[in-house]
Amino acid sequence: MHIVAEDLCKSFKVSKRSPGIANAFKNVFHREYEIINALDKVSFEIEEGELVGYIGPNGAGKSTTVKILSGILTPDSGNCQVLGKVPWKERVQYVENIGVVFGQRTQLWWDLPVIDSFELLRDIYRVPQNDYEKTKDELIERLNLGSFINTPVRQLSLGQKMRCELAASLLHSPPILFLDEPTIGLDAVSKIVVREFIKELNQEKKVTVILTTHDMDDIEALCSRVIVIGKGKILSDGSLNQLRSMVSKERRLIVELENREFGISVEGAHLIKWEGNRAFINFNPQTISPANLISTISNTYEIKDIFIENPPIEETIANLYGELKI
Ligand SMILES: Nc1ncnc2c1ncn2[C@@H]1O[C@H](COP(=O)(O)OP(=O)(O)OP(=O)(O)O)[C@@H](O)[C@H]1O
Repeated sequence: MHIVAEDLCKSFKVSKRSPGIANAFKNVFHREYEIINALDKVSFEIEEGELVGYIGPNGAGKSTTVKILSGILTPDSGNCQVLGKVPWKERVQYVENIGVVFGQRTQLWWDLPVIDSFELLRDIYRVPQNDYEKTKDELIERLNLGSFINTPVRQLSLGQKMRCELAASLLHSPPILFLDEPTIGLDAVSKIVVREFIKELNQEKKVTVILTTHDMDDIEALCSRVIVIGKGKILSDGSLNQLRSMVSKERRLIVELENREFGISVEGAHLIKWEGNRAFINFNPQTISPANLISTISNTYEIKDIFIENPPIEETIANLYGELKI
């Protein structure tokens, strides 16, 4: 097995702060603490070549998991092996096998031109010069870094910086990549570039990827498997369709009418919203077949366009978090 996490637990002791000036003084002399269970018996197994989404609301434990997997944090209990190594014990050899990108932090030297950071990383990872040149050129071309490779990192846009971060994490050609919120704050175009790159890396180079994100478009575009964590516990682990069916079996029909004056109503389906002349209707395919639904509507209304899709994944996930009360 490529990556195994077994009953990982991690808690943090944090000081409680009560609001108000009087309490601030009280806190100086008498600190009260609380224990936060960031991870509570987290287990999963990931095979070589998988691209797994790791999602959950704020504070669920995603970053803590990635930090343990990458050897930055030691769990209080539980086991973890990545390529047969315990990340926090054999850190020096271990990091040669992994690339890590934290969307809100940088591994690049802020004041140096990007290429200088790459060369420092080459030395840190002891990448042979020939391999380095080849990988670097490929990454520069693929991520389109050529025009700013000599620019200091602090002058780059967020999208340019993230593309450099991805390249930096891959200069030593690791077989495993951990990505913590790689598209956070990026503009739409950069998001697409980053997504396409991750997809190719996984499909062509067979790099195993674990991706934490709040962006459901990332998940939909990339992940065949999704692990959901909430309050430190794994809540579900399966395909995107399994996740959908956990929450709702509903599909969505979108009908564009010539005229919405008389509204729309069909037995066995319910109207969610209108956008202009487009009606968004949810239905359960086990109760009414899509063919019946479409023929009923087209016999009753004058329609311009009609199509079926899944309800947006954001809606599914929000419902899931709601149902699981996380
Ligand atoms: N170093 C730390 N000290 C104290 N508490 C921490 C520390 N790191 C994480 N926590 C707490 O542990 C819990 C899990 O945090 P974690 O960062 O893993 O969540 P997350 O799912 O990545 O959230 P987000 O999506 O907001 O980044 C949170 O309640 C967080 O406040």
